[in-house]
Amino acid sequence: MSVIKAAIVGGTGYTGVELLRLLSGHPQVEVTAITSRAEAGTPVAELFPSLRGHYDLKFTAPDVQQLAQCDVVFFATPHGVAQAQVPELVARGVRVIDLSADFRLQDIPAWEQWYGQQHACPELAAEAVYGLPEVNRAQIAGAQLIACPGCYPTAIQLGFIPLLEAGLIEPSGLIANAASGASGAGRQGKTDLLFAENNDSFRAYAASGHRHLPEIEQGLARAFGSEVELTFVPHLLPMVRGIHATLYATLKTTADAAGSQEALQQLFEQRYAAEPFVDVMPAGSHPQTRSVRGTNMCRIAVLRPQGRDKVVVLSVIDNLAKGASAQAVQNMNIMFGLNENQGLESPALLP
Ligand SMILES: NC(=O)C1=CN([C@@H]2O[C@H](COP(=O)(O)OP(=O)(O)OC[C@H]3O[C@@H](n4cnc5c(N)ncnc54)[C@H](OP(=O)(O)O)[C@@H]3O)[C@@H](O)[C@H]2O)C=CC1
Ligand SMILES: CC(=O)N[C@@H](CCC(=O)OP(=O)(O)O)C(=O)O
Repeated sequence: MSVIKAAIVGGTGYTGVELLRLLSGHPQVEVTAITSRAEAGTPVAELFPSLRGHYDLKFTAPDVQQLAQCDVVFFATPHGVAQAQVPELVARGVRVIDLSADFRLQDIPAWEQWYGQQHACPELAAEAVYGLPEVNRAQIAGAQLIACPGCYPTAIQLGFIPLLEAGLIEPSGLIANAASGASGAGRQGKTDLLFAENNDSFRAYAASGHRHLPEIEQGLARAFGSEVELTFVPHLLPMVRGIHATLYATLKTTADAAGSQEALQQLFEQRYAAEPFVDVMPAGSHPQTRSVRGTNMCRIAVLRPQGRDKVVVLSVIDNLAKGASAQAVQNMNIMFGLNENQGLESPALLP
């Protein structure tokens, strides 16, 4: 197969530079355009010395004509940007992988309410495929437009899905406590993300409603077959990368033996047996974010403390990798019929 020409819109952000890092090791992809309005004209390797020797490109201002010359365009831009440019690219036959939330929700009024703006192309949102390979692999393979899941939604959905698909837990009263490293908020300077404001401290935020809630509930409802109700409280951890989600659900009284610790372990192992990027840890494990740093892996443990009626799932990912850019590359591999693992095989960086 000939080399895939890729463009990245929003190449100076954290997910953009993570895409550059991952694609530099991908044998079948050549990045031919990378955009930034603020850094147009600056060599990529000057802004990111970690990429010296890997890229000979300069940032350019976004230009749809240039993007349309590529086989695939990644949007690593804030919400609202992709939807202005995607219709023309799709009309010209270019494949698009959007890391923002523009095409994630099927319910457009809900999208407009949570994101505080009017949607520019609801008809394309209806056509977009939600890029969670563990659920939608077949549709991803035939898609022209992928809506990459958000970071919290990836960790939380992968943890709850086996239980909901099996009908073992009550669909209401689901709880997700999740903590993210600060890179989840992007590279733009914000006072409440300064080192001095966060280091040696831990806090929740958006406890009364985070925009990932409708996305997570949409995915969980698909897994269950009807509505679910989730309480989701995100937290900010003073680290750079990683999400740790602790999930709680109540077993149905009808679950019986299917809800035993051994049966739950088996359920998760079977559900993800064929998945290259979900690792169900041995019973009793406590997965750590550092075990997935820089990788496309989601590590999961499931437990039933004291044999009571609650199931607890621990799910960890790297927000910039399985939570964004590496999952975007996994989607690209599936879309182009490549080996799904290509460019994504390195283990985590320790310590
Ligand atoms: N950080 C994370 O962990 C995750 C992020 N995401 C999503 O991915 C997207 C990118 O996130 P992240 O990398 O953190 O963001 P950053 O804020 O770090 O970077 C944003 C990038 O977009 C460019 N940009 C901003 N506005 C525009 C515009 N109007 N037109 C074209 N380019 C623009 C910026 O460059 P310039 O302004 O110079 O053009 C910059 O390169 C967001 O939608 C985010 O929600 C998804 C999952 C996880
Ligand atoms: C720590 C932190 O601030 N995290 C971000 C995660 C957002 C993200 O990246 O998700 P989207 O792709 O949906 O924007 C937040 O809570 O807004």
